Amino acid sequence: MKTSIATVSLSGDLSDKLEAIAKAGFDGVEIFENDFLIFDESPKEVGRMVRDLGMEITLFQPFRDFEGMPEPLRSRTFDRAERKFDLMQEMGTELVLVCSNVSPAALGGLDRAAADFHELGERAARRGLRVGYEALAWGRHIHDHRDAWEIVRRADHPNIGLILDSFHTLSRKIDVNSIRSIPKEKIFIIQLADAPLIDMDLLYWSRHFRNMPGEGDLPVLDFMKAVAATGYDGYLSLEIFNDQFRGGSPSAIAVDGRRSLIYLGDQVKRQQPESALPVPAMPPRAVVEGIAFVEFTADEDEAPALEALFKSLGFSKAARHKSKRVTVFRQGAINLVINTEQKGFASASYAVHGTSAYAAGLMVDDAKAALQRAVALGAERFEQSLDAGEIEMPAVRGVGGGVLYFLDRKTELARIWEIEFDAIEDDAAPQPAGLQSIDHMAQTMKYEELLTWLLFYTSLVEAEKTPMVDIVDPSGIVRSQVVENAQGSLRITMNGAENRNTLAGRFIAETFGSGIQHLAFRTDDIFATAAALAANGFVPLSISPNYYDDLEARFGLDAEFADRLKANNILYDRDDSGEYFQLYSPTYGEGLFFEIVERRGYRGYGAANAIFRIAALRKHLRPPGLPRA
Ligand SMILES: O=C(O)c1ccc(O)c(O)c1
Ligand SMILES: [Mg+2]
Repeated sequence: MKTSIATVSLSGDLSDKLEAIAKAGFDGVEIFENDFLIFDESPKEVGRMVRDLGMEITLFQPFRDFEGMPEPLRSRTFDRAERKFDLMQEMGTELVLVCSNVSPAALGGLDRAAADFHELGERAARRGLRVGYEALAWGRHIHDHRDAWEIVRRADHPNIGLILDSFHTLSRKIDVNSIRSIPKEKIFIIQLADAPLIDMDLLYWSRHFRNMPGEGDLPVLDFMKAVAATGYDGYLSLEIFNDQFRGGSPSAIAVDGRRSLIYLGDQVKRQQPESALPVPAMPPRAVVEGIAFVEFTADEDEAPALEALFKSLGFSKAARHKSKRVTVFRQGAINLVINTEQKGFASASYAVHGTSAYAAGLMVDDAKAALQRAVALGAERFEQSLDAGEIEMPAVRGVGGGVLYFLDRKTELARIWEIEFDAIEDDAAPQPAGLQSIDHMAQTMKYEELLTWLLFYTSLVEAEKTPMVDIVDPSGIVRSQVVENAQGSLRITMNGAENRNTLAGRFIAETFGSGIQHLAFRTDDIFATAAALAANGFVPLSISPNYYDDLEARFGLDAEFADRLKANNILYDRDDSGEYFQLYSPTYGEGLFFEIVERRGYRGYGAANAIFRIAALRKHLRPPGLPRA
């Protein structure tokens, strides 16, 4: 599969962009005219730069306001085209994109436009160039690829073809099946972009909110399947106008872009195996059975406080690593690991982020296959030297530079706790609190990173993203989006902080980066759990009494039940799917905390309660400006 991306998709000057694009593994690049115009090197030099990086220029674009012009504008348009043809020949690219005319001067008429394209085709052919026509969703007369195709068909010239851009077709909800009957040799290139569903002016939506296929809400896969049905086997080229990407890291955005194309190709191939699209073979998305463990890094001084917190939550010390300072705390199917090694990655993470949950392990159907897929999607493999007797656990780098491990039940990874650890009897074991599994893992990151990690997880494991929810923190908005599988055995909530004053923003600022901010454990009986926790000396996060008054009124709860919730500081939510109960710990250290949930059919995450628990959690943060305790 040949991949390309338009320079307009990334931030930086042309040479920064080209370098990031090549490094991410793209085969080609669309030169967006403005990126060239503001660059000081000659067209020839730009062409050389691209080829030196091992890529080709797939397209030069855009050429605007061409077809259907009355004289004398028409002649001037052809002169302008000849100038651009000169430039393309110097640069060494043979394809130019003409987007549909938006000029008020443009005259309509398919035949008039076709005649103009026929003449342009003649001129292009003389120089060995080709012209692709794209219908802009807001074109004056042409804003539908079906009309653009009709013009190309009538132009009847081998050097004139069609360019399909998923955004223009999907933003207008045009039936993608209309693509299936277009002869593949008349499709000169495919441009791809997704976008979040926002009701706004098409041009503004397109120029500011496009994102990578799979990051938004448009049916880009359906579009691509229709394209593949034509037998198209050429370039897939990203053209992403996005304000955030323009200001982001060009290399990170380029990596996301290539991942999005590989994942898209993979889905097409799986759903339409007969398609000619040459897609690299890779294992399917991993099926996740659950979060097998979460590992914390701490130093010897801080570990006892963390251990005490785990114990108050009903976790017992269960195993000690045979050669490392690593201890496992267990309750139900939950394994919490504390690593106080002075060397290796845990120690390096501690040096940068302090006490933090720096790694997690997913129990998948096939750990090796999961790693293979992750690497095929451009994830960064994580490896660390092994001591004698240790087994290699496949892993990649995840959110905030942390580690995501893969385990499975069909290899010795299933017995990691027996192979690498010695079981221990905990003499001071607390009363178990009925916590059974990790319900969800919450990762906090900057808002700009949300799309990256959504795509990371959804392309790697069998899980889907849910719509974005705005969480109101007294100090600002935090955007929250969930990746979850159908079984509910994997739920990752991601919170994107827009400023550093929110609870989420503070966490990032104080721990020097993104990471796991909280873990939610599942119980089948929240009230029994609350009682067991109290017996262990656990002090829950205290919730304002005003919350319970409102709750009682909002849901028409009976007073006794509301009092019971209040007495235990349990938050409550209810919707069509069922009932939800939440109990929180205060924040630990720089904003890390724990949650206990009971789901009675409920599928959500208690978004309505977020404002209340955030306000309560914030009271436990040290005031800004004070040094660390
Ligand atoms: O927004 C635009 O003008 C524009 C230009 C060229 C394209 O290929 C496109 O999809 C949009
Ligand atoms: Mg386009």
